[in-house]
This record gives sequence, C-alpha cells and structure tokens, in this order.
Amino acid sequence: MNGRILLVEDDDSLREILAFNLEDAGFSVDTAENGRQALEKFDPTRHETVITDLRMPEMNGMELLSELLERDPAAVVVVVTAYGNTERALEAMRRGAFHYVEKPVNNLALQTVINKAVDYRRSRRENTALKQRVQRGERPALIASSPAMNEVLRLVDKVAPSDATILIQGESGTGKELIARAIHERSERADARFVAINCAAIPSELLESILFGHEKGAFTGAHSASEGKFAAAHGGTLFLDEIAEMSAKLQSKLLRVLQEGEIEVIGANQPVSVDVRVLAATHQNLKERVDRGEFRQDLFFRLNVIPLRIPPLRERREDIPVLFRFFLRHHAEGEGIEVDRAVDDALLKYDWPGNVRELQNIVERMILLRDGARLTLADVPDILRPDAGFDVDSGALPFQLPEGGLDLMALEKTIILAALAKMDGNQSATARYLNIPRHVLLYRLEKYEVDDDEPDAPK
Ligand SMILES: Nc1ncnc2c1ncn2[C@@H]1O[C@H](COP(=O)(O)OP(=O)(O)OP(=O)(O)O)[C@@H](O)[C@H]1O
Repeated sequence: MNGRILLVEDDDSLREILAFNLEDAGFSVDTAENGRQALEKFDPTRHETVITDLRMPEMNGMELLSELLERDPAAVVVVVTAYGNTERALEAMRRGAFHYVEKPVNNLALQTVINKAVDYRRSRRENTALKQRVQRGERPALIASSPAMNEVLRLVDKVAPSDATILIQGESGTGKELIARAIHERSERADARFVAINCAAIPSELLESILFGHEKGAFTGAHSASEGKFAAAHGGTLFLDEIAEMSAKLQSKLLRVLQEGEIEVIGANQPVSVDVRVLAATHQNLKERVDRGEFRQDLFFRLNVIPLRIPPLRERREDIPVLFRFFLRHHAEGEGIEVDRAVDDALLKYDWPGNVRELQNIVERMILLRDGARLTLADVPDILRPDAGFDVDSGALPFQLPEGGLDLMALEKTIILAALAKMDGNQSATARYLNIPRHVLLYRLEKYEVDDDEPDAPK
C-alpha cells in the first residue's frame, strides 16, 4: 500500500514529470502550483507526505513548511532544493522538514525518500496511538501466543532489569520497537523517558546534532543551543532504530559514549556524562555488514552484549489469529464484527512479508471497506488470495456482462494495455503473460495505434 502525496511545484513541466513518476511508482498524487494552493489542498488525514520546492514565488517552501507544521505538527514534508544547496536543505530539516532531495531530481532517490517518509508518517501515527494509550495508563499490548514469542518475552523479562545494551534483530514490522518499550517498562528506568530515534530517516550531518545536541553558533543555522536525544533520555532508555544505517563517524562517536558514558555536545569544550541505557535495532544482518567492513566490529560486539531475535510472523503462525482478533477489536471498537472461517484460513496461509505491521494495516483496510457486519472471503484483499484471479477453466467471467452489448475490440485493447502496464511496458513479458506470440502483440498494438517503442527485453 503506497501513500497519498501532495506535490507542490511552481514549474509546470517539472510538476507534471514528478507527478507522473510518483504515480507510476504507485503513489496517489495531488498537485499544487504554489504555497497558497497547497495550504488549501492539504488534508492531514489524507496526505501522508508533502513534497515542496523551496524556491517558489509568493510563499517560498520554507514559509509553507512552517505553515504546514503549524496546522499539523506531525506533517511529514520533503523539500526539493537546488543542486549543491545542502546548507539550505539542512536548515529546512532543522525547522522540521523530514528530508530533502536535490535537483535535478533522481527518480529512484525521490522514491526512496518518499517511501521512507510514508513509513515514518505511519510509524509516527502508531507511536502517537501508543503514547495516548500509555498516558491513559494502559500498557501497550504485546500479543504473544506462539512458543517463539513467549520465548522472546521470557528473555525480555530476564534482561530488562540489567543495564546491558541489547541488539534487537528482526524483519521490518516484527515488533522491535514494541519489544524495546517492553524492556524499558520492565526495567528500573521505567519512570524515566523512553526516547526512540530512527537512524535511517535522518541524514548523518543532522543525526549527529540530534543525538548529541549542539551549542548556540556551533554551525551555520545553529541559532540556539539544542539538547540532544542522549541528554533527553538521561536516566532512561535511548532506542536507536535502524542502527546499521549509521555513518562510520557516528559509529565511532557512539562507541565512545558506550565506553565512557560521556557525550560530546557539538561546539562544547567539555564532555558531559550521561546515564542512558542504549537499545539498538536493525532489520539487516549486522554480522554480515561487519564482515563486509560496513559496520564497526567493536561497536557490534558492544551492542550485541545480549542479542534478541524477533522471528518473522510466518515463523510463528499461531500469533496470526490472535493478533487479527486484537486489531479487529481495536479498530472496530465495540462493533462486534463476525468473521468467516475462510478469512482466518486465508490469513494463516499468507506469508506476511511486512509482518505484524502489514497485518495491522490489512485489518484496518478490511474494516473500512467491508460490506456488512460479517467479514467474508470477499473482504480479504487479493494479495492474500493467490487463487482470487480469473480462472479460465471454470468458464466464469471475472466481471458481469453489461446488458446493452459489449465492444469486444475495445475490451481487447483495454486488456492488452492493462497487461502492458502490469509488465512495466516490457513487450516480451506482456506477450508471455497474454500467452500470445510477440509479433501478434506488436500487430495488435499497431492496430490500436499504440506506440510500440517502449523499452523491451532482448528477444
Ligand atoms: N506482538 C505484537 N502485539 C501487538 N502489536 C504488535 C506486535 N508486534 C508488532 N505490533 C504492532 O505492529 C506495528 C509495528 O511494530 P514495530 O514498529 O514495533 O515494528 P519494528 O520491527 O520496530 O518495525 P521497523 O523495523 O519497520 O521499525 C506497531 O503498530 C506495533 O504496535
């Protein structure tokens, strides 16, 4: 599920190209020509990310950023800057932008940043919900029904009271952050803060000052002193998510903190001591990164004092129905939805590459889109039902025939174009998909006057 984006760009052709590329990558895009229009169109409940040019007439991107954040402090804004203008981009980030991309915009780089931004927005929403529950005095529920997860929880109880650094490894969406919170809550530090930071979401120049803080005037744009996350977590726990993404320079700074218990605030003369327990997480195989020389071995050993692996959901299928009922109750508060057996079966068979987060998103979607008070197989998204496609042998059509007649040629053209789009414009793959020779496909495309100069694989 990709996100919905608001794209703000005054240059007509650039706006069109960016919108086209983003839509091609599966995002839904709304566009605005200037800051004023962007503010009219911005809807915090719909737009997961705003992309804005920094240089625009009337209201510039920096002003728009402030206005957006005023309206929605959780807004996730990506700024587009002129090539080489990193200083301005970082300034925007200090003012609350999520990230930046440089012009000329590299499509892949933009998609990567936007994917991160959308993920960030979602996890921020999860965090807000979590914090609200904690504030209401509820412990965030950690569902564990499988032997594998119970084993993880047993280990959590055992290691929580110590001050040991813990490395939590597991695929994305397995619940690493939830486990880190559980460790904090079951430790002596429970009354102090749990501070979480995602190292992959922030460029390394900025991450340093966010982690360690800076004095006033330490660098251009440092108009006032700022407390770092280490200081904010004093007495409590600092959770460093996506630790594998940390730059070499920051890795060595972190190692020093772990060894000395002191931090060097940027621009300060003296190190200050801090009392922080560090928990780190990654979805990558950190040992392999060490072997490839991409992560410091000494830091790996220091972090990995106690390794904790959270198994992917497909390795603990017993948790699927329990998590499903839990999210159902949570999202459909008190609505008493009944569930067909076939739904449970479909959920159990699926491999859940996005793990618990994917299950949670799918439940949310099923509840929003359901037809009645009962969830049936028809409410289960196609991706969970590999057999949901068109079964040619059954003779049944995947759609109803219209009453007034049907234009067969037009239908054929629609199907061919849809197949071509599905195969990313690759004609050989499209021909294979449609089970026709390639020259037949080319003939059809010519007949329908469709350009056949799309990129293609060698025949
Ligand atoms: N065992 C569980 N019980 C209840 N909710 C869970 C469980 N595991 C994960 N979740 C929920 O799934 C979502 C993703 O979990 P979390 O953010 O902890 O995963 P993560 O492994 O840290 O993901 P990422 O690697 O993307 O940061 C959250 O909303 C979390 O509350």
